Amino acid sequence: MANQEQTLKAFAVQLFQIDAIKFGEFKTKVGLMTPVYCDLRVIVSYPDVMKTLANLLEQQIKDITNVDIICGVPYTALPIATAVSLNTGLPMVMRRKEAKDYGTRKLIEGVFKEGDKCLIVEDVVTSGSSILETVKDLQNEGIKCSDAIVLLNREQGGANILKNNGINMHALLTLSQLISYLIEAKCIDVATNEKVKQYLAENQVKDAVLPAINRLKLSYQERAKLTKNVVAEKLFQIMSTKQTNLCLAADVTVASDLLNLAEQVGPYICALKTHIDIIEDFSSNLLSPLKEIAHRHNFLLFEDRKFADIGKTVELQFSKGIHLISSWASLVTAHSLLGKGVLDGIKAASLDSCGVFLLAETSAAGSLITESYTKSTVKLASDYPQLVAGIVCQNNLFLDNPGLIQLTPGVNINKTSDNMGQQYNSPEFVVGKKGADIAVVGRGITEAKDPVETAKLYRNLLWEAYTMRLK
Ligand SMILES: O=c1ccn([C@@H]2O[C@H](COP(=O)(O)O)[C@@H](O)[C@H]2O)c(=O)[nH]1
Repeated sequence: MANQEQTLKAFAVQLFQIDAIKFGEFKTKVGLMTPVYCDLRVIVSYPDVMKTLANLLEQQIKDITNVDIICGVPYTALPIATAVSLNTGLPMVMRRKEAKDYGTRKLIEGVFKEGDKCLIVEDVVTSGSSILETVKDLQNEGIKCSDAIVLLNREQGGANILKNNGINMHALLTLSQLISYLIEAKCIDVATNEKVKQYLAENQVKDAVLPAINRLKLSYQERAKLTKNVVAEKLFQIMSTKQTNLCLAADVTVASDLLNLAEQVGPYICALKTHIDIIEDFSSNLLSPLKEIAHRHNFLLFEDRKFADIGKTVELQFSKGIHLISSWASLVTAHSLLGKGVLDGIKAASLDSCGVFLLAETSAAGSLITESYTKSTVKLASDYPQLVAGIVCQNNLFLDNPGLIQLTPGVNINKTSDNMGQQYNSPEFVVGKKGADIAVVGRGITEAKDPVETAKLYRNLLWEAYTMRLK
């Protein structure tokens, strides 16, 4: 132990000698002045210092149990993590700061499996936000993170912030400890220590500022892991596997036409949206073949019922009557007009699980929906993450919530409106400019000369718009 402390003291002096730690007046990234500056990027140029660091961190890791893999916070800690991996034999994974725009778009490179426990390696911690960004990407891959080893804790609140986010920080050195070693070695004087102490007291960080998530830059595959609604997760997976973000509005009035359409267009869609009450010859005999086709072609059945009543009535409308919606539709739409009751009603009648799309805006000209109604609807959706799959809207209303799906109707490549107030936009516009994750196309396909070829065309245009937006 005494030996370990001697090594640590010598290491602190080495850091000072190679200018990895400097004292004076420095401007930080955000323009504030600091009396102490840590630049551990220089370490890579000193293999002996790197070796000592790897040995010291190896000792530290011995106290942390069940580690499967390690991951350095990009970029400064990447070589440190590599050295630790070589020393300990623990396999390493690497986090990309940005996904590549070709190939797999993976953010975590290397070999790992879901449930692996990952130890984070970092050089210096101020607020802990860089560690939390790395943790977030690892957790999105199903990797567990509960510990981080760091070279230097600047003692500005990072340890607490990390603790509040479920991460135990194990620091080789605190700034005070480092300073006391440097005073002992006569590298700096007591006055410098006083300045640093005052700076630390006046510059405590309360919250780590994490960069806002932009759902438009995340793939459907990545977002499948971020949604709390199981149907939305399935929908994201279907979209990703079938490479389609097309939902067909199958607004036909004869049961056999509905089945034919579902059979023919099924391979190109992620969901088939129905208005089951417009089927003139409806009988419950329609439901089994419809479900079978949906299963075979891997798309979801989506009843656009637009529920809008008190909870108890919605519960009955969803599960009773001749249409028995809850028995076959995994997705339904609802208005938020009557508040949370509508969601409670759907929840009460959900057999297995259900995904609700709340209507926050419409494609209809002259809609009475106001901006504040739209906002309150999005808020209601985020209060029910396990039930709400997404929002029906025309604009990008929830950039920072990647778990919710934006469903946009009113898409047509040949028309800009119909004669009853419906308004249309192009696939490129709704996905590329307005944030739609899924576009609903009805008559653009059902009234086309060749609905199957037209569905393929819409599917390709919509998918292309989605892949372009990821770039
Ligand atoms: O704001 C909304 C909400 C729902 N819809 C539904 O989408 C389809 C659109 O059909 P088209 O033939 O492509 O016009 C239809 O089922 C509507 O009920 C919508 O259009 N706008």
